[in-house]
Amino acid sequence: MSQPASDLPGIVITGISGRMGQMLARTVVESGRARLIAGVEREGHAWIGQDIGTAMGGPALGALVTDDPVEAFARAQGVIDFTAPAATVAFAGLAAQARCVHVIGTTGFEDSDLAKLEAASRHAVLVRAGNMSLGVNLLTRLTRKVAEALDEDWDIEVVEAHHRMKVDAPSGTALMLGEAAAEGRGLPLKDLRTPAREGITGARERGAIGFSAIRGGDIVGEHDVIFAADGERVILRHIATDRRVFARGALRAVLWGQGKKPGQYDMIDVLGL
Ligand SMILES: NC(=O)C1=CN([C@@H]2O[C@H](COP(=O)(O)OP(=O)(O)OC[C@H]3O[C@@H](n4cnc5c(N)ncnc54)[C@H](O)[C@@H]3O)[C@@H](O)[C@H]2O)C=CC1
Ligand SMILES: O=C(O)C1=N[C@H](C(=O)O)C[C@H](O)C1
Repeated sequence: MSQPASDLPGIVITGISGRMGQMLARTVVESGRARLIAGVEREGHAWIGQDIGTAMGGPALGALVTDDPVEAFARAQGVIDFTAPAATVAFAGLAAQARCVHVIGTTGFEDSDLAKLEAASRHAVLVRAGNMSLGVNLLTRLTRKVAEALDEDWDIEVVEAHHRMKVDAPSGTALMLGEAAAEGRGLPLKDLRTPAREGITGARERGAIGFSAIRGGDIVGEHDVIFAADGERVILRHIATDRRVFARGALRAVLWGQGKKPGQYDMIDVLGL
């Protein structure tokens, strides 16, 4: 891997040592369409001060890992952020001050976090999606269409599976798919979502949308939207086998966002779906 010396957009990756952080670093550098200028990690992290490339076990890239996002963002045109909700909310304020395009892949936000992201997006471009892959974003479109076409005789369930290290449930993708199904039914997801089931739950409520989560091994990300009626079932499925699909989407988003008006966008906007 080597970096082009040019006027390509400078990108900072937060959570650089993470599963997605490392995949994003490779994707940005290999693309030749952007320059990786810094990686951000938590204070005290073992990678701070090291070259990103050597910290990842490869050749040097001429970009360092830092715990100072303010200084790094000041030199950047874009920030790609797959970290954790509290970190992302803080980065959103800093990215907006630096007028960087902030691409957010982080999942697991509370409503109060989302309000803070919305506030940051008044000053800068923010692109956020619980899943950045082309396949899942296409699946949200299909899910909405199928939910529109099938009436409440068809029960909707979203089932997701992820690796053992995932900390949030349901996944961001499952919620995107649930929202798409609810849109198809003409109501907000909060009105249709069934709480996680355990014990004597009673029979299923007509029109409800249910969620189930499996955690194990190294599963990258699998999602089924099940439409179940008496005597038949329709299942829409996406299987990710490589995190590169998320990183490619994030790179596309940060390039797409350059020069756009401040505001909050998603991958449907980026991909034009
Ligand atoms: N939208 C999408 O397409 C995708 C979203 N994700 C989401 O991205 C997030 C990260 O996933 P992974 O990479 O698997 O997790 P990970 O745990 O491997 O990486 C997270 C990284 O963020 C760093 N971090 C946490 N707080 C920080 C802070 N305050 N400052 C700097 N760095 C900080 C951690 O040290 C770690 O290196 C999760 O919320 C996950 O659900 C993951 C894959 C695809
Ligand atoms: O944590 C992960 O790994 C993933 N998180 C995202 C989610 O919550 O949906 C996207 C992808 O499924 C992988």
